[in-house]
Amino acid sequence: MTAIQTEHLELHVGSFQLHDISVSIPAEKVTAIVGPNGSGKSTLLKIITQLLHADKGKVLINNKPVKEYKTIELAQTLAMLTQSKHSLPELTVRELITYGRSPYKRLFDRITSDDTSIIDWAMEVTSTKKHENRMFHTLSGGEQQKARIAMALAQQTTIILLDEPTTFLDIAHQLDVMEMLQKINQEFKITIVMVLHDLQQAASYCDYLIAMKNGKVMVTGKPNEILSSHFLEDVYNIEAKVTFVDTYPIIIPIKTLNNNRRN
Ligand SMILES: Nc1ncnc2c1ncn2[C@@H]1O[C@H](COP(=O)(O)OP(=O)(O)OP(=O)(O)O)[C@@H](O)[C@H]1O
Repeated sequence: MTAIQTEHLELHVGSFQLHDISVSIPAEKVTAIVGPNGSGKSTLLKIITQLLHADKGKVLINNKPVKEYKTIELAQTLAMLTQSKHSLPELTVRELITYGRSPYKRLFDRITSDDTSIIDWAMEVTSTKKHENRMFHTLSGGEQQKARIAMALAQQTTIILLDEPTTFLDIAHQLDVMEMLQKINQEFKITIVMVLHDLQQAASYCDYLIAMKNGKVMVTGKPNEILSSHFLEDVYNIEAKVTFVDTYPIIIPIKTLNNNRRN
């Protein structure tokens, strides 16, 4: 089953070009989009969620062209968490999570008991209930990320997309967030798609990888099938050793290769 499919996407922004992006993102799995800075990962997420519009090509969500979705219907199907540095709302945690219910409400509609149950459920899954009355901006980075994930859960979508959900978090909080996303995927069958920089975490928590470079898709597949020293050379221009413990790849970076080849 495919949750998201892109067909021959092209986009020019400034001097950057996204070339012929055709990918199939599996439903009910965890997928990471990886690749060097500036390779077009966030741009691809934004095209999928219609925050940006491609010059050419097509996006299908659950086999239906995204352009045929009404705005509300799309917001009931996929939730997007952009990079956390972009939003520090002046809201309590409960108020923030309540925003997740917006696609189901008209202006001035009251919060129903069903909404309250869903908000409470989202807080329970993400262990954020203890902070519900605190101002969002007073939470630590890790606590903020969990509250944002709770807001996405309250949106009750089948797909959640996240742009670098672990950036700015210490290693323990990174793992905490990754474990939470994995649990959300496994327990509620929600398709998770995220941009990640940490390949080790991508290998550990994701079922499927999409690797991009210079606006192109270089390779896609299961982490243990595609992560290799060749992959690190081709995608990142670095020399690295990749060894396996069972099916789990361990990456040891050694040095950068010729910088001229980076672009
Ligand atoms: N509005 C814009 N105008 C000009 N260039 C843009 C614009 N938006 C994005 N770009 C450029 O497009 C390229 C891809 O950006 P994008 O944010 O998709 O990369 P990324 O792979 O997510 O990078 P990172 O890992 O650093 O977040 C970058 O070179 C960026 O500067």
